[in-house]
Parts: sequence; structure tokens; C-alpha cells
Amino acid sequence: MLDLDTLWHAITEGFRQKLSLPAFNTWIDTAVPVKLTNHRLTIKLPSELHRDYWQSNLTQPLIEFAYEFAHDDIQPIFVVETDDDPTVSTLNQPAAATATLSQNAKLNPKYTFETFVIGKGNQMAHAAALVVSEEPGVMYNPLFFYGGVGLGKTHLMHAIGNKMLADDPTTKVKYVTSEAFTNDFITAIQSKTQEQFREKYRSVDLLLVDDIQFFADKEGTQEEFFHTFNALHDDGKQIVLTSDRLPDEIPKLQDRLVSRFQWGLSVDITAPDLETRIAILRTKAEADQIDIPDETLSYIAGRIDSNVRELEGALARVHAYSKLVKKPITTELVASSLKSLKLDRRSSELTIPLIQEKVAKYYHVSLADLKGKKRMKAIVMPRQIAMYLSRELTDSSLPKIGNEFGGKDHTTVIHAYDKIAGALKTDTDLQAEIDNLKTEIQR
Ligand SMILES: Nc1ncnc2c1ncn2[C@@H]1O[C@H](COP(=O)(O)OP(=O)(O)OP(=O)(O)O)[C@@H](O)[C@H]1O
Repeated sequence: MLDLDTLWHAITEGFRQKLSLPAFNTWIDTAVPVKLTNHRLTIKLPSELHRDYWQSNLTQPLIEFAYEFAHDDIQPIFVVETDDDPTVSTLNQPAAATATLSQNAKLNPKYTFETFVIGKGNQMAHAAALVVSEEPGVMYNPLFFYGGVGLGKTHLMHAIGNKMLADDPTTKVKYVTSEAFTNDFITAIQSKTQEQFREKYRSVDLLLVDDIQFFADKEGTQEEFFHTFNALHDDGKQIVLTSDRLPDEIPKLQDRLVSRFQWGLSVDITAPDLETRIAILRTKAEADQIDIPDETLSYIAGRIDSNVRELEGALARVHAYSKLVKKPITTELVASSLKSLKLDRRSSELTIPLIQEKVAKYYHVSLADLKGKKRMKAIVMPRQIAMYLSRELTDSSLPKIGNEFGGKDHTTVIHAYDKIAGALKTDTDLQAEIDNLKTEIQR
């Protein structure tokens, strides 16, 4: 008489030979045999995702292993564990297994779709990311995220990788920053290991390259990346890129790369609105088990309005402060902690309106003209300087800065920034003026 444990042991041994260790840990180790009656083997799985995976990928081998061992036709029945089923204690295992996988691919296991809060500024980017993770290499290739610092580009990029690995642990995912790609390439040249370098980058299913604006000026790296891109794209492999601006706004990026980056879909991520900021803080507080009243979350979200990384940083510091002084987190405590630690100066006191006001005063132009459309040099220059300082001194995204200047396009802001940054290299008068203005604004 065939018993459940012996049969299951034989099946798992079969899978152990067949699958990689992470795959085995993710799919087989988390499965629990429940009963065997009338040639039907009931198996309990931790989620729908696991059941889908078993049904499409593991059922056939299971039947074969069972037949090899028992010379019997066994039919598997899958049931999904529910939250109100406390008898099975494997709920955490898939998460742990995914975490190991993520580390191998250099992904942050915390950056998943589940931990990403959807809001107005990022919903399109989020949806595109999800589509790509479900059908890589089909719809949007490459997928290109652009926008200001700390707004979730890296998070979404990793979420694609994490999801693809969770769906299929055998997926090859590679995440690099453009600097890491450059360094890797230089090392390959020095150690004459270009072949291995190419093999490494061209054999993946998903290539994630962060902050590609740093490819600017690097001719050799661009050349190499062009070939990497083509090899992957020709093979139907998915490529995801991020940058602080659109491909055609990256200075010194070769035209052929710009045009390839435009083949797929470019989506921008803009700063979250107040509701989204509160939701992000609440999610973060819950995840880290920080006890904080809603009113206090709103207070923080109201003071830090442009950058999610700063928002998270403020919460972490407030948490640390409350532990230090051994008091619960209240709005009062937050106000005093942010003030005493001088934490919120950069992001909340240094606002674009403040910069506009100081610049307008300095150059004796009206605020309306500074934000308006007049093309006279006496107005255009201060306007560009104000845009430049807004980008330098705040974490506002380019579209946000454009908005604050009478609804101008973010390309206008980039143009202004580049113009002033360029002039600053040689113009000593301008250097002095900008220094004065910075002191004035930060006073
Ligand atoms: N919508 C969101 N929901 C939850 N967390 C978010 C969201 N947006 C950003 N974050 C968090 O904010 C932090 C900064 O995000 P991320 O590193 O992805 O920004 P980025 O746009 O890649 O910035 P950079 O250009 O500096 O690389 C991360 O910890 C990320 O998890």
C-alpha cells in the first residue's frame, strides 16, 4: 500500500534533481502533501501564484516521478492555503526564498509591487511596470522611467525583477547602475575579459540599468551598451532603464542610443500629491511597526513635499528620536525633532516660491515677470537662475519646477539649468551672484 509520506519523499527527490536550489526552495519546499486517496494526491500551496506555477510547470514532472516510483497514475489536486488556516506554518517561506533570489540578482527584496503605493504621479509608471513583469519583452521594450530624485524609479525597476523571479525563479535578472556597468566594462578591458563581460550581460532575460544619464560623455561605454542593447532586444529580452530626464535630453548621448531608447515606452514619475505622501508614510510606518497617529503622518507629509526618500528619512529619524527621548510619537514631538535636528530645512523651508522671491528681489524684476513668458534678457536670465537654483537647492522634479514657473515644460527647465551650469564654469561674475543668492536663500 502506497503511503503519502513515502510517495511525497520520492517526488521531492525527483524535483531536487531537476530544479535549481532557489526554485526547489520556492516551489517544492513550500508545498505540503495533505492526503492520498484513490490515486489523488492533495497538495497544499501557499498562494494562487504558487498554484498557477505548479499547474503550468510542475504537474507533468510530478506525474512522471510518481509513476517512476510507484508505477501508478497519480493525479495531483492543488489547494491554496488561506489566511484562516493556522495549521500550516509555511506562510513565510516563499518570502524568504524570494529574498535569497533577490540578493543574487542584486535586487532589494523590499522593493516590490506590494510595497509600492500608487498615486497620481506614478500610476502610469506602475501599470507599465506590471505589464512588463507579466509579459517581458513583448509590449514595451525598453521601458524607460524618468523623473526627479527619490520618486520610486529604482523601486519600480526592482519590483519588475522581484516579480519575474517570484513567477519563475529560473529567470536571469541583472541590475546595474550605469556607473557599475561602466566600471565593469573598464575592468573587462583591463583584464582582457571582454568575452565574459559580454556573456554576462547578453545572457540575461531582464536587464535593469539605473541612472543612465551617467552614460553621457562615455563614448566607449555607450558603444558597448549599444551592442548589449541590440543583442538583448533582438532576442526578445526585456530592458528597463531609468534616468532623471528623457533620452533626447541627456547630453552627449549618441543619437543611435537615443533612438533605441525611444523604441519602447517612456513614462515619467512626478512628485506624489499630499494623499499619496500620507499613504506612503502610513505603509512605511506599518511595515516598520512604528506607532504614529494619522494626524502626525499628515503633518510630516505636509512639510516634505517633493521626495519620497526624504519622506522616509524623516519618518525614520522621528522614530529614532522618539526612542531616544522615550516618548511616543506625536505631532509636537515631530515638530521639535525636525527642528532640533535641522532635518527639514532643505526640503521644506527651501521652497521654489522662496527661491523665486529672493531671485526676483535680487535682480529687481517682478514675480509675475519671473514666472511669465517675456523674452527680454533682463528677465530671462533671472528666470533661468531661479530655475537653476530650484533644481540645485530643492529636490523638486523638473516638471514640478516647470509648473511653479507658470506651467512651463520640463525641457525649458533643463535648458535653463544647462545654460546656467555651463556659464558658471567660466563666468566669475555669475559665480559671485549665485553664491550671494545661495547665502541669501539659505539665511
Ligand atoms: N510610491 C511609492 N511607494 C512606496 N515607496 C516609495 C514610493 N516611491 C518611492 N518610494 C521609496 O522612496 C525611496 C526612494 O525611491 P527610489 O530609490 O526608487 O527613487 P529613484 O526615483 O530611483 O531616485 P534616484 O534618482 O535618486 O535613484 C525608496 O525607499 C522607495 O522605496
